[in-house]
Amino acid sequence: MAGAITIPTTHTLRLINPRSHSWLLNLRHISPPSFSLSTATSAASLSPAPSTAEEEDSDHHNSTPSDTPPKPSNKSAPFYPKRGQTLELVCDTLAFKGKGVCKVPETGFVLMCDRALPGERFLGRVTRKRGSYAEVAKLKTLSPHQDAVDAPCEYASYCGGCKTQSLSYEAQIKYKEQQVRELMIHVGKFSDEQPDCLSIMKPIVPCANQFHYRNKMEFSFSNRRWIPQELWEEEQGSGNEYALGLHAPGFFDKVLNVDKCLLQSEPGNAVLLAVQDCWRDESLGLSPYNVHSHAGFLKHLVIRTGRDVQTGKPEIMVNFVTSAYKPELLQTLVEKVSAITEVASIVNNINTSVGSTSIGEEEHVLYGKPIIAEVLRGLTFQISANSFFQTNTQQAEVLYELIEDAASLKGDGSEIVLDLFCGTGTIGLTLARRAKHVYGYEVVAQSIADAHQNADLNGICNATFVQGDLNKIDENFGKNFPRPDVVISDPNRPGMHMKLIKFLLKLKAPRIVYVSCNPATCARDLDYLCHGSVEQNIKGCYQLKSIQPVDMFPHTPHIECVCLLDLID
Ligand SMILES: C[S@@+](CC[C@H](N)C(=O)[O-])C[C@H]1O[C@@H](n2cnc3c(N)ncnc32)[C@H](O)[C@@H]1O
Repeated sequence: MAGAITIPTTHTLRLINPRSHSWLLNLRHISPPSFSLSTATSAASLSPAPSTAEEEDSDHHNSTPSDTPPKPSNKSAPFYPKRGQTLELVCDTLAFKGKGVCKVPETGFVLMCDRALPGERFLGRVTRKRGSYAEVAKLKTLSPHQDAVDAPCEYASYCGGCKTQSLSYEAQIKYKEQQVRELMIHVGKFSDEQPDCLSIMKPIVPCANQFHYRNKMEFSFSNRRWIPQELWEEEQGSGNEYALGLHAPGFFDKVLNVDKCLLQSEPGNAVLLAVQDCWRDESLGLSPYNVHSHAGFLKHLVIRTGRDVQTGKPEIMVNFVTSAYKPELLQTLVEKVSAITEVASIVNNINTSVGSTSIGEEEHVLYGKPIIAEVLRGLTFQISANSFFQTNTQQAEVLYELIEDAASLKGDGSEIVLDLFCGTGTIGLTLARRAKHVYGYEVVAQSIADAHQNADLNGICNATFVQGDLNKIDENFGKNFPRPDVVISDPNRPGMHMKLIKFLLKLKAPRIVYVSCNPATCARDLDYLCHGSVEQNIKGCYQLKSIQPVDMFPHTPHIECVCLLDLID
């Protein structure tokens, strides 16, 4: 039968329900880690393989959304729904990237829909066919999802930031936990029939603060304001084309104007409002950057919240990212923003590139100090405009405690820690207090400089941080540090490169703590480390001892995991 689901014979897992998990089979085709950063497996490439010309049949190829959705067609039910077809669907569960998983009632064919929530009945139009599933755009909710709550944010139904705000928090974390479990079974090939499976999969750690938890928000200025369809009538003729806010989902050039974001701190919102109140004033001569013509001055407003280490009170850094250095143009904004008590630093990053990054080629301090600080696990960290720092400080405390527990250093100062993807050294430095020496590796030079500074600031002398690309290691890697007792690996979303996996399998450190912000690539890498791979010519030598999901970002699809691996003797 066309589209029948088959399980690869090398696959030892028990299939829970082939129909409801067919999208997961695509994740088995995650390409092995690639050989350069630019082509490294990204979150996007984790999605099932791009559709072939055959699958992307030409029917409705150029169909555009119409105002009134066509009636659902329930005639014959071919296995593959057609592109442009409208279907009545019920969302079963949430999958990676927070997409709702639904099935064509007659055939069980799997459809993925952004913003569909479990239990919700809705009309959806098929927008794209993929290998063994299709994507659907939600047209209209027919009956709401179970566990529905009123989203407190006025932008929640169309802002790209929070996709699940109208789902109760208990339900959000339940689905996150479920996703990790399914990825570990289907991609990682860890059988759910193992007697000790329940003790390996720990219940997700919820986030105590479900709002105001982000310590960094990046807003963009734009000359193209995005108005969601439901507000078209209301906003018609308002004549206001400028926006400061968050990118509209799927548009690099359109921005949803926001006056408040419930994920950032209250003082952060005071800054946003102060800027919103005056930046459009024509007498100031300010213009938003136009990503098409590359004209315009204001690019981004980045607001970071840290802490005054003396008083424990919040302190704010405001970063205006502009296309040129013209401090006189920013004078009024600086006056308004610096009047907010918590603002301790205002900097101006000059970014002359045509790209959308907020990192400047030069930085000028316009008010106060050039850095702010934050305290994590009793250590003080300096935060500059462009340095990496965990974006949810309170939950990072919880995460780092879990990492420390998993590393379980003896505390007698005899052990060596290798901190891979160390960023500004935060994990390594928290472990250094109980270790003999920490060796950290990281690709971003500025982060390494910050790590050294953070070590000095906290009087830590037993940590060495080295800049290097862990995707490009050669046979010399490992010669500059002793064999570690514990490896911490905290890669970004693409996960670990095959060269690094091979290195770790050869290194045979007694313990690996794998910290991941992408459970799909995490499951793939754990599979390599534990089960090996005939294709990659590697033999696994680790046993998975525990997987601890942590919710760092409520209302978003992101899931963090701390996984503990022990060397098999
Ligand atoms: C998820 S962050 C973890 C940072 C740090 N462990 C922490 O908790 O703050 C991942 C880090 O990996 C770094 N990174 C990404 N690709 C890398 C590569 N190919 N080689 C070395 N470091 C890399 C990023 O710059 C980033 O600092």
